[in-house]
Amino acid sequence: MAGAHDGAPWKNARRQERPDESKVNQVAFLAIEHACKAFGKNTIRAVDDLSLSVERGEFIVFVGSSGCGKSTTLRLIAGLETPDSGTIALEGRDITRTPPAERNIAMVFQDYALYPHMTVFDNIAFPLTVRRVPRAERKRRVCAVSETLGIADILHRKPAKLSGGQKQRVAIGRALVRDPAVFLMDEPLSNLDAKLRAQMRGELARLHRTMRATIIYVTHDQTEAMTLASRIVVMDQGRVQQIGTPDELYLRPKNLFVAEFIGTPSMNLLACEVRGRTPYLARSAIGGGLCTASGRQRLFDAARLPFEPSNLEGRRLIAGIRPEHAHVERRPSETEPRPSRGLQGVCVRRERIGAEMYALVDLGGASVLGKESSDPQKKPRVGGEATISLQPEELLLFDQETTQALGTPRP
Ligand SMILES: Nc1ncnc2c1ncn2[C@@H]1O[C@H](COP(=O)(O)OP(=O)(O)OP(=O)(O)O)[C@@H](O)[C@H]1O
Repeated sequence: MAGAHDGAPWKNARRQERPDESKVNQVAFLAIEHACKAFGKNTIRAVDDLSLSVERGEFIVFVGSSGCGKSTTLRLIAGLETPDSGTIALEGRDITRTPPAERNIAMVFQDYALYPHMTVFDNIAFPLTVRRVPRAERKRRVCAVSETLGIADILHRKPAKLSGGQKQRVAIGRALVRDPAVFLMDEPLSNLDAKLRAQMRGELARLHRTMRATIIYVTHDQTEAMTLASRIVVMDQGRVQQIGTPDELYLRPKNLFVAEFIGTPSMNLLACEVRGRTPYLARSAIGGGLCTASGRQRLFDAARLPFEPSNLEGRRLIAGIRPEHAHVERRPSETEPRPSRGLQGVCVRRERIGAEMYALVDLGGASVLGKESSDPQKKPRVGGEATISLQPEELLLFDQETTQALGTPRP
C-alpha cells in the first residue's frame, strides 16, 4: 500500500525560495554569512548561500538527507575547507581564512580519530602537548576532564582496549581539554548501539548545561536533534530550509520538505483542491472545502479552517496531518450509514509505535496513518471500515507548486 506521500507529485515541485536568514546578527558569537562552497568543477554547490547566527551557549543541530552539505558546513566552520564566497566570524573576528589551529574551535569526528599508539591520557592531552602547555597544567586539565566524563580509571589504556562508548568519551575529552570557544561534532554517537547512544545523549545534554558550551552538531538521528538542540537547521541540497526550535519546526514547518523530514512517524501529506464558488475561502463560501485527491471526501468546511481566509480558489494544496492528530475508529456497524464527519476508508495495517497503536487507513488513492482510539470497542480491524477524525486547528496546508506553508494559523 502506497503511503500518503509515496510518488507524490509535489516532490518535483519548484524548490522553495531562500529562507530569510540573510539578516544575520553582526555581533553574534558565531556569524556565518552567505557561505557558498562547491567542490572541483562541480557547479552544484555543496553549501549554497548559508547564513546563520549562533549565540554563545547555543546547541545548534544540523539535520538533512545524506549529501545535503551538513559536514561541509562544519568543515567550513572548523577551517578544514574554505568557502568560495561568504564570511565566517567568531566573536566579531573574521576567521574565514584563518588556519584551523588558530580558530579556537574543536571538532569531534564520527570515527573518534584517536591515536592508536597513545594512551587515553596522551590522546586527551594531545592538543595541550602541541600547544606546549606545561606538564603539571596538562595533568591537571586531563584529570579534570576525565573526571567529568567518567573515564579517570582508564587513562593508562590504549584505544584498542576501549569500548565504543569509552572511545567516544576520549574523543570528547580531547575536545573539552582545550576549552574551545565552539565545539563541532559530526555524528559523534552514530557508531554506538542504541542503549549507549541514549546514555551518551544524556551526557552531552548534561555537559552542555553545566559547561554552557557552544555546540554545533550534525546528526541523522531525529531524537538527538529534537532532544539536544536549542535550534535545528534543516538543510536540503546545500540550502537551509528552516532554522528554528524543535517546537517551531514540528508545529510550524515552513515548507513540505521540513514538514516531511521532521517527526517520526512522518506527517501524512494529502493532495487537495479547493472547491467553492467564491475566490475566497471564507465563512460564506458555499460548498467550499478541501478535498482529498480522489475528490470524494471533504476534509473540512472552509469555515473551520485554522487559517485567515485567503485566496485559495482553484489552488492545488497539500494538507499535512501529524499521525497523532488523526484519530482512527472502526465504523460502528458496516450496515449503518457512513458518518457525515471525518474521512472514511479501510484499515489496511495496525502497528505499535511506542506506547500507542497506530492504523494505516486506505482512503482510495491515498492513505493516512493515525492513532487508534483507546476505547477497545472502537479499535479498527484490519480489512474493516474505519473513520478518521481530525481537528481543523491541527491541519497544516502547503501550496503544491511552491511547496511553501500557507497562511498563518489563527492564534
Ligand atoms: N572533498 C570533497 N570533494 C568533492 N565533493 C565533496 C567533498 N566533500 C563533500 N563533497 C560533496 O558535497 C556534497 C555535500 O557533502 P557533505 O558531506 O557535506 O554532506 P552531508 O550532508 O554531511 O552528508 P552525510 O549525511 O551523508 O554525511 C555531497 O554531494 C558530497 O559528495
